[in-house]
Amino acid sequence: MAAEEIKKGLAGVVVDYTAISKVNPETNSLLYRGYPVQELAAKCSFEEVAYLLWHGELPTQDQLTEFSARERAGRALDAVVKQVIDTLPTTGHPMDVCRTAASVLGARHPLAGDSSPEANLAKAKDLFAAMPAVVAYDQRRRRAAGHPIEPVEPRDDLGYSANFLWMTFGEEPVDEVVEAFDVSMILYAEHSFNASTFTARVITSTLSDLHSAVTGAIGALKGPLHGGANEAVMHTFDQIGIRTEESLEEAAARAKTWMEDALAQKKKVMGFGHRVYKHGDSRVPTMKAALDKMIAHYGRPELLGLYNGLEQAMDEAKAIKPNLDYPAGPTYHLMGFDTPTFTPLFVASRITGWTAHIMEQTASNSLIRPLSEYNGVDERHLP
Ligand SMILES: CC(=O)SCCNC(=O)CCNC(=O)[C@H](O)C(C)(C)COP(=O)(O)OP(=O)(O)OC[C@H]1O[C@@H](n2cnc3c(N)ncnc32)[C@H](O)[C@@H]1OP(=O)(O)O
Ligand SMILES: O=C([O-])CC(=O)C(=O)O
Repeated sequence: MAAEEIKKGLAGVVVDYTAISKVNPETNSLLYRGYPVQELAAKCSFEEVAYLLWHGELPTQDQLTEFSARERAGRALDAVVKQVIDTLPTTGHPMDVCRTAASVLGARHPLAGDSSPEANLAKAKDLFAAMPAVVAYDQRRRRAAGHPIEPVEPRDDLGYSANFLWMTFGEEPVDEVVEAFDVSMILYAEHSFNASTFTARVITSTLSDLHSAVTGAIGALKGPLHGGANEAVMHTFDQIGIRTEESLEEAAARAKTWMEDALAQKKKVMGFGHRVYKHGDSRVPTMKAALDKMIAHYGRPELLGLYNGLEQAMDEAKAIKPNLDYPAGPTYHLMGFDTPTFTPLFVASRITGWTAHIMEQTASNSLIRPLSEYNGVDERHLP
């Protein structure tokens, strides 16, 4: 087989249909179940978007009330999950904690062993409700530096995003911050056959269970070429140096120099580039607007300087545009999340898209098993 016939990384290969989202690099747009993601971010809550991804339609008021009550009832940290987390070293990555928690929740789910559409929907909704407590508690226990702590109990009077921030920081968040966080959750929720979703679909295609597929997807998301890039962006900012006393222009100039050096050394700079979008990520303008609001809210213009300087230098040198992880990283930093918690935030959101794809794959399954071209040693025999 000619080398050009081999689609390394499956680049450009269409492997199946999906009705969940449409990524269109030509028009630079992203639709969830037909709705532009920007409209959803402006007009809907993350709970409504999660419902849309699973059910194909936005909820009526009654459906939302019922779904919201279910989500609120499932928010507390599972006692066994807490015990398991407490045994895990804080030197490990929080994504390891997420992955382990998803696995434990699967093993303990009352419907474990049942992969009917009804059971899968119930499992998806339960995971969606449960994951914020895992992420929030893990950040808090790391900050407690080994001293035993109790999770912050969830609050029924708060929506998903406000409660997530409450459980993480133990303080009631202001509306502006809640809105920016909710926008990030909506934008991160779904993106067709990305690496982690495809992983979930491969696992599902063997008729394995939903939690196994989500656990595998978390592993795929962890890498810096995928979800791990939102953390890597903050490491870049840290490497350049965040100087709160600096003006926007001074910070931009230092960032530009840093990027020019990095590119001269042929480094890959995380937060830039995309397999599908070649003229910019459809979600970036909306996330950048949320970042701008947070920069104004917290009074941190120097971060905008670093952001602009890197973006400009990359554009001038290689015309490569930022992806969603680029504005999301500094947004989470401003909100007070520790850098290793950024990708777990992505997990909490993407659970919706992954599980929608798991259900879609189950409904129209075919074992995913591509071919390979052998290029090892010729046939040989033992003496
Ligand atoms: C939510 C998400 O998961 S979005 C993706 C998050 N990932 C990142 O931000 C990681 C950084 N980006 C990258 O590594 C890449 O852009 C990917 C993996 C996302 C997509 O890559 P691909 O489509 O496979 O393109 P590929 O990696 O082959 O890049 C094509 C060219 O652009 C360059 N390039 C692409 N991205 C970058 C980058 N971030 N920094 C520097 N150069 C880059 C490559 O070096 C390559 O150059 P060359 O042709 O001179 O060798
Ligand atoms: O689509 C991709 O390859 C990566 C991405 O942006 C996402 O998963 O949100």
